[in-house]
Order: sequence, then C-alpha cells, then structure tokens
Amino acid sequence: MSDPIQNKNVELLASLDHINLSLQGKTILHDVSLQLQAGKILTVIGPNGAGKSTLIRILLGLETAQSGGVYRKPKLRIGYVPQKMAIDSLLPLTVERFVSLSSRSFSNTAKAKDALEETGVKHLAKQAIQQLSGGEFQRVLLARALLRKPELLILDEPAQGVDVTGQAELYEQIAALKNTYGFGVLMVSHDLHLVMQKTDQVLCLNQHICCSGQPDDVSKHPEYQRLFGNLPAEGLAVYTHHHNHCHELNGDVVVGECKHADHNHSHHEHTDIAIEKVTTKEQEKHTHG
Ligand SMILES: Nc1ncnc2c1ncn2[C@@H]1O[C@H](COP(=O)(O)OP(=O)(O)OP(=O)(O)O)[C@@H](O)[C@H]1O
Repeated sequence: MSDPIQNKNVELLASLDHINLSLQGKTILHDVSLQLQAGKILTVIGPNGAGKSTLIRILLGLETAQSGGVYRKPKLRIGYVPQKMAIDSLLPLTVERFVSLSSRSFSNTAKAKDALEETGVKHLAKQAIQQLSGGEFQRVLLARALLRKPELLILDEPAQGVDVTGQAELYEQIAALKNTYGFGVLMVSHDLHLVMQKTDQVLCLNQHICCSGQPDDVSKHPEYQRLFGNLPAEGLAVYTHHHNHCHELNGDVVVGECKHADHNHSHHEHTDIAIEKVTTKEQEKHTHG
C-alpha cells in the first residue's frame, strides 16, 4: 500500500515495504507494501496462489524476502490463526487443554475458558478437539490466539469450513473483539462480500498489489472488477480449493488424471479470474467428483 499513514496518532504495528520474493524461479510477491495499524482491520483478498499466505509468513518472520523491508514493532505480540492445523486423531486432547497448552501460562485453564467464552465456544471446553466442526475449530483457534493478548491478530482464511451465516457471525465477532481490545487485524479471505462489511482497508493481491483502499473504493476498482467483479452476488460461491481433482483453465473439472504434478495450484498460475461461479449442479460435481 503506497498511501502514507494519514493519521499520525494511529499506532503502526507492522509493515512491509516493497517486498519481493521469488521461489524456484517463480515470482511469488512483487513490490508488495502494507501497513498494519492498531484498531484497524486490513483484509487481503486474492485468488488461490496469489501469495497471501506467503505474505503472512514474511510478516511472521517465517519466510525471508529477497528484497524490501519488514518492520515489526519491538516485542510485538502476535496472535495467529493458521489456515490449517493437523491434529493427531488419536491424541486424547480436550478443547480446553488444547487452548491452554498453547499459552505461556499453560496451567491456567481458567484463562482458556475465558477465551473460549469470548469466542462463543465455552460449552465445547470438555469435548475432544478432533470432534469439532470446521466452524467450531476456527473459533477455538481464535480463542487460542486471544490468549496471547495480541496487539496484532493475523488470521489466514478464518472462515474456511464455515457456512455463510457462520462466516458473517465470525467476522462480526472478530470486529467486536478488535473494538474491545484495540488490536490490529490482518485477515486473509476469499469471502468478498462478507469481508467488505467489516474491514477498514482491503488489499487485492495477485503476486503484486492490484489495488488497495477502503472497501467501497476497491470494489469499484477496474483491477478488482477484473479479478472478482462482474459476477452477481446471488449464487456466487467463493471457496477454498482442497482438491481431489483438477480444472481446465476455463474452470471445468478434468475427468481422469491431472496433467500437472501439483494439481492444487497449477491451474491457478494464470492471472485472470480464479474464482468460480458455483451452481448447485457444479457444487454437486465438486462434492462427488
Ligand atoms: N517453497 C515454495 N517453493 C516454490 N513455490 C512456492 C513455495 N511456497 C509457496 N509457493 C508458491 O507460491 C505461490 C503462493 O502461495 P501462497 O500459499 O502464498 O498463496 P495463497 O494466495 O495463500 O493461496 P491459497 O488461496 O490457495 O491459500 C503458489 O503458487 C505456491 O505454489
């Protein structure tokens, strides 16, 4: 984001400054800048393979950019809700224990319960972590992140596996928690319409920053329109691809073997529209195909 901070009173928590990263000869991020401020929600949207998770990894210090600057406020406390987390199905682990284990004060289950209450899943405290639904698990991960008393909360697709009503509630809750605690939020999302309502700034990423700004402005931007626009809100389903199949470039599901080794990403290498209008029939194909 090239705009300078307008309000000097807003606390800068972290920033990326003209970040460039290539991996195995492929550009992953090109000249990406952003600023994260206390009390503000920045949402990064972009098609699969756009570099959203990589951008988070750079902010967290897990990946190093080839050029550009990364700033984190000294001793910045970051709460992180990952995109996915594998938990051993045989591990006897209650929700309460899972949350308290990840805290520095791991013996304090009272704090874990408070955090679970804040995210609306206290009633699940004694349940086995493996038995949770997708939406419940995301709320447990959110509770776990809150225990760190974050100044910056980073969420990588927090609403995956959550139905539309649940997604709206989750974004509502994140915004409410942000208002209560005043932390800054960086969120990666595919949920264009829902996310727009709760975010202060949107950054549309596709290796480079296609456009950024306030949600209303971004949604009218030609680059945003090219990537996500001209699709009616009604009947539009944007979903994360956890594939057991491949697509043709036109979006059709390939019957038979995938041509590419990495079929999770290969079909997203083109830079045009990478979201699909899913009709009931197509959804059925995805479910059963
Ligand atoms: N270690 C690596 N080596 C080579 N390429 C990589 C590596 N890690 C990630 N990539 C590639 O970088 C690109 C960006 O990946 P990233 O996970 O950041 O995208 P994303 O926007 O989060 O995608 P999604 O929405 O599918 O989660 C992808 O094309 C991915 O295949």
